[in-house]
Amino acid sequence: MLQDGNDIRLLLPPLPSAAFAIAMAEMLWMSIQLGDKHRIVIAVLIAIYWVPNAKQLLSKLRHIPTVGPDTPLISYYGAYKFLVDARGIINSGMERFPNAMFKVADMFQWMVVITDPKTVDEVRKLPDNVASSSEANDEILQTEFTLGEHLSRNPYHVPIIRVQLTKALPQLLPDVHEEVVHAFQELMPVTDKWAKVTPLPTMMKIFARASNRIFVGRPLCRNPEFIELNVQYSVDVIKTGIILRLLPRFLRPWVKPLISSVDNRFEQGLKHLAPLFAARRKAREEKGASDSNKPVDFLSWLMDEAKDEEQTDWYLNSRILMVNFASIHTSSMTFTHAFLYLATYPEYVKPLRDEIEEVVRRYGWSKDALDQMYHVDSFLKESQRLTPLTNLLIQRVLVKDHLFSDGTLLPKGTTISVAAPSAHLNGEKYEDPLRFDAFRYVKMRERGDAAERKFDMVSSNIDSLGFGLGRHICPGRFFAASELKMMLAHIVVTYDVKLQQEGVRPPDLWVSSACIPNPGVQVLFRKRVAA
Ligand code: HEM
Repeated sequence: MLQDGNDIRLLLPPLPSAAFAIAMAEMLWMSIQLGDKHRIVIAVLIAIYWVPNAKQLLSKLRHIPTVGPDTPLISYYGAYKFLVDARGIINSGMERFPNAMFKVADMFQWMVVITDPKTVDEVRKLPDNVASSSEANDEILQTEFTLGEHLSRNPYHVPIIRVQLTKALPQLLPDVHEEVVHAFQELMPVTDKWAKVTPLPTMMKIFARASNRIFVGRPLCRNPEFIELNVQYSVDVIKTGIILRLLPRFLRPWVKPLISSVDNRFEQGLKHLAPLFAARRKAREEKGASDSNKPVDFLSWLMDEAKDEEQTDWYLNSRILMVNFASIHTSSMTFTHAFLYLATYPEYVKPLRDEIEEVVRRYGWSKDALDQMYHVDSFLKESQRLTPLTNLLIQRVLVKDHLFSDGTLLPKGTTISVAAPSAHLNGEKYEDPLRFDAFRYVKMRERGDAAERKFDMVSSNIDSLGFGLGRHICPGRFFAASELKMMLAHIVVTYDVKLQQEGVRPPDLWVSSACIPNPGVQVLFRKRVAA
């Protein structure tokens, strides 16, 4: 952690987690319910603490152009504008300062936004001892008080997700398919008459179940209390992080127990998971840790790799909750965007069905089948291009002064981030970039080398940033893409779907830089009628 005095992070980062948007919406609602007197007292306390720091530290970024006001108190108005219209502010920065860096104020800090592809590529290559992802996450999530700093100190779960989970996908995906079918039967039962579903909360539950099938297995993955706890845990972590960041550091340990449900959720997690840990330990003692019949899941791999204190219930519990934190909101938001596109553009259903039925006939519901679903993949990637989790990706904190090759010097402590629209809506890379063209990547692939997989959803590059880039690129993207494809394919062959107002995609909700699929919209579905 950087010390307060050296820290130029002041006012709100575009939180990389999708749960941020939901937490923020809940908090705005809470603040509306507070009386005026309470709001004023809170605002004055925050201002007294932050403004002197803001003034001193802003001076170090004077050479970076600002979008919005940059005098300390008035910059809070800029921060408010960023909360309600970050998209407009980022677009305005891109227009006014093409291919250059600019800074924006959010509630906690100044953020330097990068748009030039060459600089993005430079950021991609920066080592952790120059641009730190964990510094950024620790600050945003206040990990010391929420998820626990051991996760960034010893991220041994990352190679497990990137290597072991990805390698086991051919073996695991039939189980994920079974779970997906089971969850849909329960949450969107097939009927002849049109029925309604509110997509976002439903998809969260389905992803939580399907993912936990391979994190902890059955029966826990179907336990409604365990599922709800994991959905809520992320929101609680983010809410706690936001509130604590507003306070001086010395107050945070005192305030946390008063405002946060994270510890309660942690205990609930332990209540569900401790008996499972005990049973797994017993089986490993009896049959040996390398027993070839032991469950193939994330918990088994954790237990294989955990050393010392990491083998205890507390630490195992925290890794399981963390992997849920990383998966559920990210996947369900990404998927819900695509689901809304599907309901908006029925013309894509027939070619998708043709492709899915053909490959499932040949390969069953398997990894091989998913690998051949180019149209399904392209549909999801196109949806992610237009509606990524957030408009500011690849957030890092500079842990030393850094001179970029364009001659810009950024001081230690600066938070940097890449503007997703500068890549995803680049007219030189994408024809008619604002249009949803579901099979865009199939066409791009056909124009290039057909054997190339560089247009697949999992393939990140400077034109395609949905899963981040560089050494901290999402290690779960292979699993996530498989789950998303499986779910989209299942919906397409099982249901007809449409919007109440046919053909009009409901507007997304932007909270700060996060893009949330319209939370109020309902989608109509029924048993598939057409061929
Ligand atoms: C559609 C779903 C998902 C999206 C859009 C997504 C997106 C991202 C993004 C943007 C990052 C930050 C990358 C960077 O800073 O360069 C990230 C990191 C991460 N993701 Fe995902 N993610 C998804 C699903 C998952 C799943 C299912 C898992 C686990 C199984 C996972 C585990 C992680 C972890 C552990 C990190 C931190 C990696 C590190 O710090 O080195 N994600 N993800």
